[in-house]
Amino acid sequence: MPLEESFEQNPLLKCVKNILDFYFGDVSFKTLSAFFIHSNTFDTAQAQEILKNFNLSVIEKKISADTIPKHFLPSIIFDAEANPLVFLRKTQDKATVFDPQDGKEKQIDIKKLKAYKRAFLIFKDTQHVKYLESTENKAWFYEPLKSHYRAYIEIAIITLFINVFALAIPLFIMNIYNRVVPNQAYETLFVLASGTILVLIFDVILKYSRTHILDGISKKVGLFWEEELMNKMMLVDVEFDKQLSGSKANLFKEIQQIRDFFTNRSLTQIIDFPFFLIAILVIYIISPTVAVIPFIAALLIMIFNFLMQHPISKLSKNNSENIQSKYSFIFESIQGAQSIKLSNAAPTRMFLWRNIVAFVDGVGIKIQSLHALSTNISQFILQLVTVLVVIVGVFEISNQNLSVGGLIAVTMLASRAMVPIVSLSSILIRLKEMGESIDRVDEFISLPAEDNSTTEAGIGKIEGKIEFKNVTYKFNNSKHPSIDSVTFTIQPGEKVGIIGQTGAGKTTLLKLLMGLYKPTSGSIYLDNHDITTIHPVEIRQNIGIMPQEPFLFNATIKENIELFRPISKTRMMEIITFIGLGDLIKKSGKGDALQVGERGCNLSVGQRHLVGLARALAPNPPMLILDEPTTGLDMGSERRLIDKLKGGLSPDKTLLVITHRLAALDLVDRIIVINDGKIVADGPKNKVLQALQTPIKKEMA
Ligand SMILES: Nc1ncnc2c1ncn2[C@@H]1O[C@H](COP(=O)(O)OP(=O)(O)OP(=O)(O)O)[C@@H](O)[C@H]1O
Repeated sequence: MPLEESFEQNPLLKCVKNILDFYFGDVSFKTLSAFFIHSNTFDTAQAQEILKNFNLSVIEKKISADTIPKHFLPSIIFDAEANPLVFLRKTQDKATVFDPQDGKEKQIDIKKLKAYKRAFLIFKDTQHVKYLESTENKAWFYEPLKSHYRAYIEIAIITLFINVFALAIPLFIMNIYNRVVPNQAYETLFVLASGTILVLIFDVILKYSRTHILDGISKKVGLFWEEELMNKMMLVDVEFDKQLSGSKANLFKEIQQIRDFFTNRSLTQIIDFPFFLIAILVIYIISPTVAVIPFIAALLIMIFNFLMQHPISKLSKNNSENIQSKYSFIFESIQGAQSIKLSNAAPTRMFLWRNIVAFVDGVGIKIQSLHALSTNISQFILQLVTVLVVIVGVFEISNQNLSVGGLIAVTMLASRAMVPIVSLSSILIRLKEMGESIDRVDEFISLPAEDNSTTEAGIGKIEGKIEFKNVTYKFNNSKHPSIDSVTFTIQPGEKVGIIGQTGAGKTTLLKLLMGLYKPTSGSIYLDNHDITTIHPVEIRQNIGIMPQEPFLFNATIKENIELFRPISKTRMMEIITFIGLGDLIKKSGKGDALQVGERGCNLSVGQRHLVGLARALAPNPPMLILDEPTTGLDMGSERRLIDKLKGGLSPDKTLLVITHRLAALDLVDRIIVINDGKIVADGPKNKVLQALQTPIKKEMA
């Protein structure tokens, strides 16, 4: 069948359409056919061409599909026979894909994606292409570990000695029974005893040194990991930051678990594993027949433990996901405690809590009982080994293949050799848990950070000209742009009000200007510099911003205003008086050392906003953006603040005021009206307000 007739059935084209539907809503095959070069084949080059025609960037990459990070989805992936799938979403162990064969979305085991080794990574925003380079295989985890390679060599040497020293007691006792007791050789006894005691002293010293070295590595590496995580929490590109706060906080617990792995017994148990081989070898030298018993027992325990691993690790994976949800629930409940109380929602919340706890505990208990079963059976085999070694040893003695001293030594060695084998189950579980913790931290750490790789530092102080040229911005999870083809210019020193209905796009506009979001298309200029070329730090140095909901830290008013950039006492008092908080700090008796409480809970909503305003004013930036500056203020305080700002702001400061309140518009001479992401009016204040007519004025008042 010629492709022209069957092209709607082409799997790759169906995948392309699925991707376009994701970004643009429903894109018909008819539309696609306009871009389609009709021929008997439809190859990947043509697919890329179509995607590019829709302004999407496509990177073809050899990558195992199961390792594609979430923020590169949806992507088209290909198996060895070049069959395509659209990889839409993923969780820890499941992937949602669009299968072009039946045109349906389905969930598959994430491991199945391993068969897909090639991908088209597709981006709407060309900026994101750069992030591709930054997703390199858990470098944050391995790099600091690698830098301690000398310490590992020391640990390996120490471990070898510790393992050899562990042979001392059994061999000492063997010699006592075989040589000292029959010959009453007391001199030999004291020489052997002194040597053994010396070995034991060295053993203590070496074990202590090994723990000390491990602690040192764990401390340094742990600090590095925590710092990496904290740094990413601060700098993650807001467009990709979708995790709930509780889950993010839990990541620090995961780091602690990874770190503990290096200090607690698990790691020493792993590195003591070779002792099993050394001990078996020594038993073999003393009695080859006896050596068979611990060897076979070890094999049985290992097989048994490997069989138990599957159910245990499956449960433990579920468990850690549940624990994350539990943390998010706790976090939200703490944050929203007042709203829960005021809406009488506590019983419902408690009901949900009991369900979560019952579920999480249920899975935990299942894991523990499987774990206990595995340990008990391993312990049983361990004791059986001792009994069997004695039985076989007795026959070996009677066959004159073994001495009494030799029997005692092999019995001791056999039970000691089995210790790392018996711990195998818990070691494997811990390793698995650690691997999962690393994956979860990695998922967050590999999110793109705010990109400044193409920016130039050194722009210095700007004058305050703002230019939006045909700027469109669409949230990833939304089908319609929140800012749609917006164009305007604000000259240095201009005072401009931005008004519009709830959800019109005002705050989004502001975030674009601050460089928190990158335009989907179009450009933004500050003093004729494209803001994508200005370092984010310099953008923010030049723009003082008072957000709609300023975040107050649990610290003093002073610390909240200066936010870690100390300013002089005189300037601090000047600003505090200017914004109208002078009375508050005088009455408190604590001055600017007044504690504001968690999220500013010791202050009223209006006072919190004023602290936010003071924070914006403190560095005296050339541009000021105020998002609802008079929220929470009574009419008198609002008037006073507006009058002060009017008189106090220098004429060359560019001012942007986003507001729903008519009074705040006193600060501006020009108004831009936004509706549904588009500019619907822009001009001198009086003209725009007149044009908007009475209904809107009333709405705003
Ligand atoms: N993180 C987000 N993800 C998806 N859509 C969002 C997100 N943030 C905002 N939006 C949407 O973008 C649109 C513009 O929101 P924005 O916050 O800019 O409105 P606004 O004009 O500031 O409203 P308000 O006056 O209520 O503060 C809204 O429709 C909102 O639902």
